Amino acid sequence: MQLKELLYKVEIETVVGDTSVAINKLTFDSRTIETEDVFIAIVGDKIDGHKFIEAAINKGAIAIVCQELPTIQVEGITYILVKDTAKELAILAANYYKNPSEELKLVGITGTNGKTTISSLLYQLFTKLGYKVGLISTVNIKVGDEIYATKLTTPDAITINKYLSKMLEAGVEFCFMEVSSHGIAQFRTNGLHFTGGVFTNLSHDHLDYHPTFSAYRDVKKSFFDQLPKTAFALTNIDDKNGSLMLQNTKAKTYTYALKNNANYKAKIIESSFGGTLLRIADQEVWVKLIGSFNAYNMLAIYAVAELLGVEKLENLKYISTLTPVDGRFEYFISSNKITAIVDYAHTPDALENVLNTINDIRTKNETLFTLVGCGGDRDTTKRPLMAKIAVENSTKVILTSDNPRTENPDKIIDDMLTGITPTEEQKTLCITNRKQAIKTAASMAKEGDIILIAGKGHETYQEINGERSYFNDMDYIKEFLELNQ
Ligand SMILES: CC(=O)N[C@H]1[C@@H](OP(=O)(O)OP(=O)(O)OC[C@H]2O[C@@H](n3ccc(=O)[nH]c3=O)[C@H](O)[C@@H]2O)O[C@H](CO)[C@@H](O)[C@@H]1O[C@H](C)C(=O)N[C@@H](C)C(=O)N[C@H](CCC(=O)O)C(=O)O
Ligand SMILES: Nc1ncnc2c1ncn2[C@@H]1O[C@H](COP(=O)(O)OP(=O)(O)OP(=O)(O)O)[C@@H](O)[C@H]1O
Ligand SMILES: N[C@H](CCC[C@H](N)C(=O)O)C(=O)O
Ligand SMILES: [Mg+2]
Repeated sequence: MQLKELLYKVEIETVVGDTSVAINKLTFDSRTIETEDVFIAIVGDKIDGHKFIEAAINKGAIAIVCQELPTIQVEGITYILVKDTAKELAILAANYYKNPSEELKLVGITGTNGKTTISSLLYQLFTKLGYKVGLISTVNIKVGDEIYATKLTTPDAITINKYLSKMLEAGVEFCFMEVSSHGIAQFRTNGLHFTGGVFTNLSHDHLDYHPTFSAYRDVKKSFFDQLPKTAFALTNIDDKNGSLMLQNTKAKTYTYALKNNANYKAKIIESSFGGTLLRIADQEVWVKLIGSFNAYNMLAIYAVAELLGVEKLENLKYISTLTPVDGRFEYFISSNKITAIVDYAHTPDALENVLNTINDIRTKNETLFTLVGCGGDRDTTKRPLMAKIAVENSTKVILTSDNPRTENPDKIIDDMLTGITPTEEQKTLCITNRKQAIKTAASMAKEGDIILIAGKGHETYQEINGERSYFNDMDYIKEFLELNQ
């Protein structure tokens, strides 16, 4: 491939050198440069990638895409000056992989909570309907039934386009992908051709990264502003920011709701630990997921499937067979009838929803233990809020660690404690070691009690001081509950 083939639709300010040169691959990381690569210098959060231009050339880069031309330019190297390298990276990546998003039906799901649930269940639904399907999610990336590990919810633009291209080669027709606020802000999804976009809800999260809540909201909205007019834009109109998301979109707009008037409506008829009976489109349908937040998720899934052409009865038939996603209200009942629930609730809103769901279903004679922590190097303002929600909605609380990363785990727990009163502290234990905390909950619980372990869901690691070691909430609680028999 020649460099000039990459430049279609790229907003170029200046070109220095030859664009007819052959190129190998694209990279924004100088450490991965090979001969004839194109290096894109990104101004990062911590480091300015422009510092590595010289290193990239020394390792064999043939072309440099930058926001600032280096003072000394090397003979034989082509320099492409653009205004914003992060933004153009996505266009270069799409060109490199021959714009795979234009050949697929790509649906992006955004919002604070529910993205993994909706995208993974849409993957399940369309697979059951007989299609070859792709998925880009927090848990993993799937190309048909091949599974790939991932570290981010929305990967960088090169990775996204690489997998979309793999999907095309494998005959995938539909791809469902999570679109995180970091992904939008860093232009990881720029230049992708979406068939549809879904907004789930907006609540407190990532205020470490976005300067204000309205900045966070506007980033989410910009995803809908960029949808083409051929796309559908589906929003949860019960969320107070639901209508705002669609204010300036060119796409065809649709709404879903449990409370307000909407194009797609659902009603909860009955709920238990076994599932929920819903009324969707005037039909009753039994689903295996529980909680009103999951009623929203199921309704969004139904609506997306209909907007993609799935017939109503077939849609409902398969929706009733969908099984919960790993670590999202996953539960285990021990032989002495203690229920342990592992859930990925790592925001105040998600924690409150999960606890409300449990409290709506349980009899209240039992003890409800909630074990929760907050991530290090992440939004600190959610810490007191999550502790407060835990104590207000549980009988006993154990505050513990959840990926302290580079922070002192005891300091994180201290931050959480500022959210609760001295009286509430009496029903709270602080056990920094999460495995020990799980063991303690298991040993304190009696027949009929419920233990909620929140925050890590499907994660199989605990990150301490930048090192990840094996950790699995569900495995440990099963082990400790069965040991106590
Ligand atoms: C805060 C954040 O999102 N950071 C992302 C960002 O890194 P950065 O801007 O900090 O990069 P940097 O370290 O300053 O480096 C700047 C540039 O210099 C380059 N570099 C650096 C060193 C070197 O020797 N050579 C070199 O070329 C780097 O490759 C980079 O291009 O760009 C990187 C490349 O795409 C990402 O891997 C990285 O994600 C980090 C690891 C991360 O943890 N991100 C999380 C917060 C995230 O994105 N989460 C969202 C949201 C999840 C949710 O909704 O809950 C997600 O989508 O996963
Ligand atoms: N529609 C919803 N509204 C509110 N809370 C939800 C909803 N769906 C799921 N949750 C709660 O949020 C948690 C995370 O759900 P999910 O993984 O689907 O969200 P996400 O948007 O993918 O999160 P992330 O930003 O980490 O990728 C669940 O474990 C559950 O507690
Ligand atoms: N995508 C989120 C996940 C948080 C999960 C929680 N277990 C934590 O580590 O804080 C993030 O990286 O902020
Ligand atoms: Mg997710």
